[in-house]
Amino acid sequence: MSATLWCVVPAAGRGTRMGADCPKQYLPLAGRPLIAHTLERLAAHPRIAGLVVVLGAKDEHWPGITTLRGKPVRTAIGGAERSDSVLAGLHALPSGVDDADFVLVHDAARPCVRATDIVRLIERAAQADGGLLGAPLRDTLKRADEGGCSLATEPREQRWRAFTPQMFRRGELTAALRAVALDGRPVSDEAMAMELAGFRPLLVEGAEDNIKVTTAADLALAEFLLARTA
Ligand SMILES: Nc1ccn([C@@H]2O[C@H](COP(=O)(O)OP(=O)(O)OP(=O)(O)O)[C@@H](O)[C@H]2O)c(=O)n1
Ligand SMILES: C[C@](O)(CO)[C@H](O)COP(=O)(O)O
Repeated sequence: MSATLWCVVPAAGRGTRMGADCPKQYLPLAGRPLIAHTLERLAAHPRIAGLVVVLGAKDEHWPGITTLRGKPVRTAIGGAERSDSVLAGLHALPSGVDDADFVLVHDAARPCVRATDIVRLIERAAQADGGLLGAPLRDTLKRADEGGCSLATEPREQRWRAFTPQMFRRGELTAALRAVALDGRPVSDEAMAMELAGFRPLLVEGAEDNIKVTTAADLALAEFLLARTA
C-alpha cells in the first residue's frame, strides 16, 4: 500500500440544519473558518499526500488555495447529495491514483479529527475491504413517535456511530457510488454504498470528539475541543 493517500473532502453542503447565513464550513471557529481547521489537520498529516476539496457550485467563500503545508489541493464541484459530491471528488483525483489505491474521504464539517485515529484507520482498514472510523453506541437508544415520545428501546449491541475518514479503494468506491446513483438509492456515507456492493468495511474505533459540526451547539463544542488539541 502507498505510504501516503489522497483525501477527498466533501465541502459542498449548504448547512441547512445550522441555519446560518453562509454554509457552515465557512463559519468562524476559533478565529478561522471551520474548513480551515479541517484542511490544516489533513494537510499536516504525514500519511496524506494531497486533498481534493469538493465545493458547492456557487461557492463564493473558497479562498482558491492550491497547496497547503506543501501538499497539492485540487477542487471539484459537488452535487445535490453528499454521495454525488464524493463521486465528483473521486473523479478529480490525479491520474497517479490508481483504481487499486486506497483513498480517504473526510467531512469538511469534522475539524477535530485526531491524527492518531487517521493512522489507526489507515493501518487497519488496509487489511480489510477498507473501513471507517466510528464508535460503539454507549447510550440507550430510543425509537420515538411523531410526538417525540419514546415508543420502544432499540438494541444497542453491535450498533456503531459512523464517523469519517472512511477509506476505500478508488475503483471499488467509485463503482459502488455509481451503482447507488444509478439506482437512485440515497446513501448517507461511503460505507453504506460499499455494503450495498457486497463489501464488509472494517469499523475502527476512534475518539468520540471527532464530532460533525451540524448545529450551532456543535460550534461551541468544536471550539472547546480544538483548544484542547491545539
Ligand atoms: N451535497 C452535499 C452535502 C453535504 N456535503 C458535505 O458532507 C459533509 C457532511 O454533510 P452534512 O453535515 O449533512 O452537511 P450539510 O449537508 O451542509 O448539512 P445540512 O444537512 O444541515 O444541510 C459536510 O462537510 C458537507 O459540506 C457535500 O459535500 N455535498
Ligand atoms: C458521513 C457521515 O458524517 C458519517 O456519520 C454522515 O453520514 C454524514 O451525514 P449527513 O447527514 O450528510 O451529515
